[in-house]
Order: sequence, then structure tokens, then C-alpha cells
Amino acid sequence: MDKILVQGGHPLKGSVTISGAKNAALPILSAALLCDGPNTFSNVPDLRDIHSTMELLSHLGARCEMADHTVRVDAAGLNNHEAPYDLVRKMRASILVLGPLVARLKRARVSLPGGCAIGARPINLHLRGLELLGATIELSHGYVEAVCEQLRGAEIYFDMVTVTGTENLMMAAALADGTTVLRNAACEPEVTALADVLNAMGARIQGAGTPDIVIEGVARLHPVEARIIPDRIETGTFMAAAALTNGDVTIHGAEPDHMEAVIHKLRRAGACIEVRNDGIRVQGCAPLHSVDLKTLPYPGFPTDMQAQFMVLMSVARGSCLITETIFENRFIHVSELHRMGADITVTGNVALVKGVSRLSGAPVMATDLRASACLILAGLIAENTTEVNRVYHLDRGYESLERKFQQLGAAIRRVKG
Ligand SMILES: CC(=O)N[C@H]1[C@@H](OP(=O)(O)OP(=O)(O)OC[C@H]2O[C@@H](n3ccc(=O)[nH]c3=O)[C@H](O)[C@@H]2O)O[C@H](CO)[C@@H](O)[C@@H]1O
Ligand SMILES: C=C(OP(=O)(O)O)C(=O)O
Repeated sequence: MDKILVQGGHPLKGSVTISGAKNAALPILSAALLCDGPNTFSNVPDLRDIHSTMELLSHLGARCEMADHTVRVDAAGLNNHEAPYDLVRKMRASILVLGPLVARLKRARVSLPGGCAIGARPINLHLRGLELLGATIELSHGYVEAVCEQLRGAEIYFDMVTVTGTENLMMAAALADGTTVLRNAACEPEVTALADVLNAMGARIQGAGTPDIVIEGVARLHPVEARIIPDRIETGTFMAAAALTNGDVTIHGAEPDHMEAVIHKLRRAGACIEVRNDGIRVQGCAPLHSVDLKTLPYPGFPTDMQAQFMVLMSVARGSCLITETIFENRFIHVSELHRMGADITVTGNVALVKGVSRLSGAPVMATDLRASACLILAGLIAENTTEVNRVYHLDRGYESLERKFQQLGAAIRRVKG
């Protein structure tokens, strides 16, 4: 298995270009199942999760190919309603084929994704929404089976904000008879990006990006060409790294409007951030200060940035509380940060982080994507060498992470295992 070695102590300097967003690309690739004919999506990040999704869509009968960050998906041959365990277990976002399959084929049999390192990750709200749209749902042998004659519009209220739940039901409702209203819907930019692609396909969706989304069902959708939005979590990871190393980095290709909560917290922690026409410039203005943080649905501070922010706080002046409200077990990185000398105490979903003067390099590993990114960041400022193991989690979500850090002057390299 590959590992990444980081020699700490090099301030990051220069510029970096952000890739397309994994969490926008995955639902959009599934949306291609809703129409016949060739869809073309550009700026798709070349990641393991993208290839897993293409494998799943091919299994369902779609034709998929990727070249130079452009993915073509043609679901004219969609003929299989079953997403098997072996493909779904590789990636939780596979559940996003459920809505499109029920809408197109009137039936779906999709393996339940189950939990993962960060928490239980239930899909009860997706299933209840599909029932309200008229599908009959059964759970058996680890699979969800959904059938319907024709989906019909309904009013659906989400008890919790769910990103993939909102996306699944928006895709299903796009081809339902009548009007669907989603209340307390997720407002994440990736939801808006999906709605934009569906509308370009001929769907009638209003209100995406707000908690009330209204979808007037249409009889059919047509293929499109679309570009995937920039990855706001990759952007935030590089912003955090620049501030942490007391560096000076300009981030190109990012969308500053999606970064407000992260920019706000980094500024309060002492980073100097300038939003310019050619990118976001982040300069470390040492020392960093402790600031409390709570993860929330968008536009709140993203759970996917909590681990990276914790590294900053672990070497900031003072103490702070970091509260994780989205996932019940998203402090996997804490025990590894302890091994590097951090002073963090976790009680339930709250971490008390007392800033220390330095971290020291150590062999570490994490079983989650953003926790792995956090350990790379810690390695950038730690004394001596940090060895980050199990980097296949990173490869699910960051394209060329070590190459991008090398360009900024970090002493980082991958060792093939
Ligand atoms: C709101 C939120 O920040 N969602 C994050 C979540 O999206 P993802 O779509 O994976 O997760 P959801 O948004 O669906 O889940 C949010 C919360 O709702 C609960 N839930 C969800 C669906 C359901 O049917 N029943 C239920 O109880 C989950 O357990 C969780 O506590 O993980 C992604 C990967 O880290 C992040 O990019 C998203 O920002
Ligand atoms: C945890 C993540 O992804 P997934 O939902 O695919 O597990 C993430 O993007 O941080």
C-alpha cells in the first residue's frame, strides 16, 4: 500500500489550481442515467470514486469513458436495475443511482451502503421520500428494493438536512408526474450544481440553494454538456495549509462565494486572505489564534473541513472547542494527532483543543478521507518526518495532492507500496 512521507518546516509559496469537485461530480454522473444519449461532463477530477461510479454506471448498462478530465456517459442502453454490494461498498455515493433508476426503469435494487468510519450514514430519509413519491420500498438481504408504476409529485419535509437525500429525491422528482416540493432541503453548492445540470437537461427545478426546492416533473430529459464546479473542500484544504505553514499561496480556479464560512474562520484565526480576480491569496500572519468552531450544513462550516481546521487549532495560541454536529464519529484524526504531540480532549461530539508550540513527526494513518488530509497538513509543520499510511483514502478525494504540495515547495513524496 502506498504511503506519503512529509518533511515538515517548509512554508508553502506559489500558486495552485483547484480540481473539479468530487461531491458535485458524483451526483451529476448519476443524473446522466435520467436520459438517453451522450452527456459530456468536463473538469471531472481523476479520482478513485469517479472510476468506481463509472464502473457502476457501466454495470447498469450505460456507456462511460473518461479522457483528460472529461467524462462521457450515455445511458441509452440502461437495462439493469441492480447495483450490487461489491460495487456499492467501494463508495457511499453509489446510493445516488437509486433515484434515477426508480424514475427511469420504475424499479431499483440497490445494496444498502451501510456505515463507514465517520458514522452510521443512514438513508431512511431517501427511502421515506421515495415512498411519498409513490414507490414501494422493501429492505431485504442488505438491499433496498424500490418499485413504482409512475412516480408522482409530493410534498416532502426532511427531518434533517441531507445532501445526498436531497440530490436523490431531486433526480427522482424530475421525471415524476406533477409537482414535488422539498422542504428543509440541503443548500450545499453541490445540490445547486446538480439542479443546474438537471435544468439544462430540461428539468424544471426552482429554489435549489435554498431550503425549499420546487420540482415540476417532465416526461423526459435530454443529454447535456456541463462543467463540474471547483472543489470547495480541496480549496479549503490548501487555504488551511497556507495559513498553517505561514506561507503565501494563491489559489486559482476556486469559487470564493462557496468559501465564506471557511474564509471567516481562517481570518479569525489570524490568516490574511484576499479574494482577487485571479484567485484567493492566503498569507500566514503568524501567530495563529484559537477560535471555536461548529460544523453545520451549508452555509455553515463544512464537516469536510473540520479535521484540517483542527490541525491549525492544535498549534494556535490558546484553547478552543470544536463541535462536530453532522457525523457521530468524525474525530478519527484526534488519536493520530496525539501521536504527533497535540493536546486534544474529546467529550462526545466536542473536542477541546489546547494549542501546543510544536508537533513532531510520526508514522500515522487514518481511515477517512479528510482525516488523512489533516495528517498531511500536520506533517507540513511537524518536526522531522511524518509517514502517512493508508493513503488510498486520500486518493478517493484529492487529485495529485502530493504533486500540488510539491509545486508549493513542500517536502512531500509518495512511496509506492
Ligand atoms: C449536511 C452535511 O453536511 N452533509 C455532509 C454529508 O453528506 P451526505 O450526503 O453523505 O450525508 P447527509 O447529508 O445525508 O447526512 C447528514 C446527516 O443526516 C443524517 N441522515 C442522512 C440521511 C438520512 O436518510 N438519514 C439521516 O439521519 C446523517 O446520519 C448525518 O448525520 O457528508 C458529505 C461527505 O462528508 C459532506 O460533503 C456533506 O456536507
Ligand atoms: C466523507 C466524504 O465522502 P463520502 O461521502 O464519499 O464518504 C468526503 O467527501 O469528505
